[in-house]
Amino acid sequence: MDARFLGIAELVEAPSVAVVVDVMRAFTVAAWAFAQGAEKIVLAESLDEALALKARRPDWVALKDGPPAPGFDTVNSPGLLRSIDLGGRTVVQKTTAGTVGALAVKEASLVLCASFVVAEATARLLRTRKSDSVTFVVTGEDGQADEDLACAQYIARRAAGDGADAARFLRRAAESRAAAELAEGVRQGVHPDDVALCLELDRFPFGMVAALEDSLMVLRPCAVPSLADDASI
Ligand SMILES: O=C(O)[C@H](CS(=O)(=O)O)OP(=O)(O)O
Ligand SMILES: [Mg+2]
Repeated sequence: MDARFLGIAELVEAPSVAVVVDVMRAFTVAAWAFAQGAEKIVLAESLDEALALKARRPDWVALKDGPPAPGFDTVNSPGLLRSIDLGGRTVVQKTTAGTVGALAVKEASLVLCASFVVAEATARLLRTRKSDSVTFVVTGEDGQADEDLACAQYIARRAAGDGADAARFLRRAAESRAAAELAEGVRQGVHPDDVALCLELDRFPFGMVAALEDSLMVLRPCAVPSLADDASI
């Protein structure tokens, strides 16, 4: 498998297969939203679009990164989200990096959104699809965020069927600038457990696929194929 690792600004053409990685915290939060029962997540282009969608559908749950804000129901924190019942709800998510990365590859034929909590499920979806070429979008810090790059490299290794020492990749994420900023309170809308929750390898058994639905980019959980269907195992 040919794996490319690009920042959002480096995406010059729509890849065929894209894995958009945001460990801290958008796609850890998204996985927790599905674990809490959310039906789907609409990835909003802007804060204004998120608020407009919420105004049209007051039953939707609007979520943004940073501090709480009027009109939004919650923030981009797995530690806070895990105590909210989202059964059957639609979440609208707008963040600085993760949602922007997914929207940047909306023309790709397959878009997976990923973090460590869904790493193996994501790798297994790539293996089953037998993708020759995969573009990993490293969403944080102009493609330099080491928590995202480490996760992308780990998934790439697993997708290629190679063994990988997960501890080494998780350590890089734990030592990243994002982890330090979350721990030190530099970032806002944070629960004390957020960093630990973002470093839980394979916490969930599903992958997450984003696709255009009526001009909105919609993220849904995706069951992974059974072991019997995965020839590399
Ligand atoms: O919520 C996050 O951790 C970041 C935004 S910030 O760096 O905290 O302002 O957003 P994400 O898109 O999840 O990286
Ligand atoms: Mg991030």
